[in-house]
Amino acid sequence: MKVFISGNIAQVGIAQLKEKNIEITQWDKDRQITAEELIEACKGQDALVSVGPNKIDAKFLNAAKHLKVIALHSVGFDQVDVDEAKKLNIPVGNTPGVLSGATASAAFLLMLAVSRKAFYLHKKIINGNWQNYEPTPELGIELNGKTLGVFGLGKIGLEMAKKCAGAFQMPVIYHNRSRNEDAEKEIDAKYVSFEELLEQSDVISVHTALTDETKDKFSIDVFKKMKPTSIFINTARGGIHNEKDLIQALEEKIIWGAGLDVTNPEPMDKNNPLLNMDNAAVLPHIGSATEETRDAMAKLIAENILAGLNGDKLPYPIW
Ligand SMILES: NC(=O)C1=CN([C@@H]2O[C@H](COP(=O)(O)OP(=O)(O)OC[C@H]3O[C@@H](n4cnc5c(N)ncnc54)[C@H](O)[C@@H]3O)[C@@H](O)[C@H]2O)C=CC1
Ligand SMILES: O=C(O)C(=O)CO
Repeated sequence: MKVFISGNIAQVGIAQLKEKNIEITQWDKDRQITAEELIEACKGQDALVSVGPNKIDAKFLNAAKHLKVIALHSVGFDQVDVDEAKKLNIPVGNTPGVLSGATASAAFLLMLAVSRKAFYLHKKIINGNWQNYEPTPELGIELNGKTLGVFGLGKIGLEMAKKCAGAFQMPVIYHNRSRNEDAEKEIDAKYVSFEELLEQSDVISVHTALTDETKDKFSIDVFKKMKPTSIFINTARGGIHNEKDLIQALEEKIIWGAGLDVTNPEPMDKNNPLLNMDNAAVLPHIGSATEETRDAMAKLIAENILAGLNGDKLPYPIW
């Protein structure tokens, strides 16, 4: 059996596949594979490990309908045309759960960094602009006791809520399409409407998938309903906030600050104004990028691939 891997995954997953005598071909160029190259690379392969934002759309799926399984190196699957995969009977799997802690840590990191303007002040040192100790330099805001509003209380949202409640005694409110009663058994979290989430939160952290419903959900009208002292955090997908509107909201102090691990497009242009604002912090989509998490993701990928090649039900299917 042959598997094409369109990027880098942890060795532990590769070893699991090689143990079963699977022949592996890996994309080894220092850039993202293009759509055409991906189609070409999948010719003669039995399975694909899709790393990064490759579009697994109708065009790709129809050109690669011989694949027995596709394993994503992500939990998010907004890049996949699930209906087409179902129609062509190509099983697609993802990596749920194992990356929730790491991604929530990235959201927590951004929340803290924004609340103390850490990225901006770090740049001031690098640029030689740290003059002396001042009692009132650019002041941050306290997080202790402030209200966390989770948009999308699923696996990662729940981990973020636990961290904020534990570290800063932050009361947690959340909005989902419907109540998450399982999560409410684990933490004290109050379900509110989207409007209430905007009005009551001191920090809003986004943890939904990118869908037609959530695309551009955070636009200028929404930012205007948030508190002027509030912080917006997005570690889910860049498409969930409207970037132009976010820049306006930060420039006009409609909200206090924003922290992003995800942007639209990715990579972000190095001249993007968000990179030089005192009230913004941006990371290059590193939510799940810890050694432990990447190992765990690679193991789930190998399990999905082995099951699919065997004609078994995937252990971590998206359909
Ligand atoms: N920055 C990064 O590196 C990473 C980003 N992610 C992103 O985080 C997302 C969430 O991952 P998980 O927590 O594992 O997923 P999950 O499925 O456990 O949680 C998503 C939650 O959002 C809710 N939701 C979905 N649509 C909604 C809507 N229209 N309005 C309100 N709530 C809605 C769902 O009910 C669910 O509770 C992924 O889809 C992915 O895009 C995931 C891992 C790493
Ligand atoms: O899992 C995801 O959805 C990511 O964005 C990267 O881990």
